[in-house]
Amino acid sequence: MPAPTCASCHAARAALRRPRSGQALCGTCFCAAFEAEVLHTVLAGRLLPPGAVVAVGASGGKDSTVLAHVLRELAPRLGVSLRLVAVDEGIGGYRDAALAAVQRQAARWELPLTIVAYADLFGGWTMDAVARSTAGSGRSRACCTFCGVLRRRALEEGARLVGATHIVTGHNADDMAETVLMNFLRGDTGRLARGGGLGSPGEGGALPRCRPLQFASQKEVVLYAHFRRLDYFSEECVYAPEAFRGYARDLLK
Ligand SMILES: Nc1ncnc2c1ncn2[C@@H]1O[C@H](COP(=O)(O)OP(=O)(O)OP(=O)(O)O)[C@@H](O)[C@H]1O
Repeated sequence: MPAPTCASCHAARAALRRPRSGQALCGTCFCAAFEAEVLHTVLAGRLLPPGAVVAVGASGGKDSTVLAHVLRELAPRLGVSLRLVAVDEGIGGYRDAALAAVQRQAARWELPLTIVAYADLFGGWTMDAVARSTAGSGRSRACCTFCGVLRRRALEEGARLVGATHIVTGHNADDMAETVLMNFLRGDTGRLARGGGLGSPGEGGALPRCRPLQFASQKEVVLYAHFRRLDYFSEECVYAPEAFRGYARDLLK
């Protein structure tokens, strides 16, 4: 049976049925709708004012790759300028390959890239060194928690280094749902009460942060990357199997 006609342009053949709405769309109309929804998230939430210098947390993974690409498309309409900031956690056999993907993106999209390393910021400590020192201590499962705290700090330092006024990260709707479930399972009522917003306004002198993809499902992020033929790094961090987040993700699925 031939594919139906695209429900938006009524000209091309549909290439997908949108997970979000069930609409049959061609690749071009899907990507345009996806970008329009991110634009709406940014404008309706007043996340990035005109003139903002935006540091994109660039990990080389699908979410931040899609985020950087979409914001680059939207930048002239938003009146913002972009900088890529990548954090090198010092994870052998993982981060080097991911950083190579970020370097290719920066070159292709002509965006300035700055890399900040845990080793330089935290007295020589890398994530591999943290993992070695916690191995067998009962705290090894907490590796990802330590890393999350250090990365937040490193991203802030990197963003300040490039003169950014705002930080954006690629968290998508699935990430947000996992976080809610994790906080629920831990009984962390404080985080549950604080979560759910579009980001943080920059309390305590920190730069404002937001997540423009937080209403986009992981499936749609992957579809966007596919139709735009984006080059990204898709392997999981070597420490991820230990993380509590994986448990929440499995439950959610
Ligand atoms: N090493 C890094 N350097 C810069 N930003 C990072 C780094 N790691 C994560 N981030 C930022 O935090 C967001 C969430 O990262 P996390 O690893 O939790 O999720 P993810 O869903 O695998 O994201 P991605 O697909 O972009 O790697 C990323 O989208 C990115 O914006």
